[in-house]
Amino acid sequence: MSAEEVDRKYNVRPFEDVHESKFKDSLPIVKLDAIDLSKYIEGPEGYQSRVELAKILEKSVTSYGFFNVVNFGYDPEKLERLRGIAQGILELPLEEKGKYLASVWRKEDEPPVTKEYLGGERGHGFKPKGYWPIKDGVRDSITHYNFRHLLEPDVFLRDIEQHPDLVKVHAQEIIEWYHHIHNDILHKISNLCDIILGLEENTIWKRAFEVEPENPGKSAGAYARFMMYEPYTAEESAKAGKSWLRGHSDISGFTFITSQPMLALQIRDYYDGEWKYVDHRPGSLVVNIGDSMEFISGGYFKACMHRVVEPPQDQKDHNRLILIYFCNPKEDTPLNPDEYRSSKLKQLGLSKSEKLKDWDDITFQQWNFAKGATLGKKNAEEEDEIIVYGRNIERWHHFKTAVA
Ligand SMILES: O=C(O)CCC(=O)C(=O)O
Ligand SMILES: [Fe+2]
Repeated sequence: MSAEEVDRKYNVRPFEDVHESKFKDSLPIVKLDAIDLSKYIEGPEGYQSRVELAKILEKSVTSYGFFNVVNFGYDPEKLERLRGIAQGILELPLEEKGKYLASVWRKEDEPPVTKEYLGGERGHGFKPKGYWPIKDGVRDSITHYNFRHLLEPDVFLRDIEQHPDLVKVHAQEIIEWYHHIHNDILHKISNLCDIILGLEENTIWKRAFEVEPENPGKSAGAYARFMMYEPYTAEESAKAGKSWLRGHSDISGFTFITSQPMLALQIRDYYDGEWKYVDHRPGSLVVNIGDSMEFISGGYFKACMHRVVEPPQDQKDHNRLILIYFCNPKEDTPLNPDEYRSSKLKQLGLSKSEKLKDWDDITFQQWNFAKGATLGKKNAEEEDEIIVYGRNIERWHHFKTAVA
């Protein structure tokens, strides 16, 4: 079948975003700072332009841990089209989804996760709705489809038979978007982080994120996800306390999310500990720091707690679609600031000999495994202070230590 025939069969059409909420002005909202990548100029002559952007970024990554990226050099029409394709994939009939499950139907029935068996959160394919228990018998209302190995197209395309037709016929478009995020947007952002930390540009990129095609196992372990949230019934909403996705920090280095107008993503304000909605900036990506970048920066950057909740009354009967990219560092990336010899962190006393005495020397692989074992096992909004390798599994402690 041609791509057009497959699209027709599965009713691929533009995803229609919900209208902005009329309650917006009366709700607690954070407007994130934006990094305008059209102002990022390469080469020695562009250095000052990058320093200016790094100044804006430093404020964001050391407080909210969230920022927007705008003018990131990708055709908006292509991205719109991809959102339509994502909607088509996530709407496939349940029996079709059943053939491409990342794991099983319910978390409780899942075999232990290993390096080879990645489970419903991380394996490629569908995590169906109702996989996670949320609260008081209510189960999640999120369908997601994970892609792995997009940075190694040969591997991805070799296994293409393991994906439904809609993924097969649109594989190139999916690969293209995620390559752009990784090799262009992420590369620039990680160079700006080098500038913030007083490192030579490309330090973080090479150590943590550069793709090594000749050495696939050593490449950055990023994975991509299409994600659709469907509304709860009134009864589910009452029981689950409006929680769609419990509070957490990401394991990743950085996470990239397509911005959309439904007020549902909330961050726990670093300054006052209150949950606030992330405002929608049209045409932007919402980017957040994950644990890995927090640790690489010795805790200077903040992997903020965030969650997804039911939106205001006038948006709540609508689906919410996002395209997300969890950019994990390479497995052997050290999550210890001392390894990077940052002048900035030295100045701040963020080293193992000063403020970080409790931190064990670990790699990304160790953290990924330790935290991965806790995923999907807690109730909505349960605050836990689990310490592993001298670090908190979730970043609930942030605002207690915040300096305004
Ligand atoms: O839906 C969102 O906007 C964020 C989802 C999220 O935080 C996650 O999947 O880690
Ligand atoms: Fe997240």
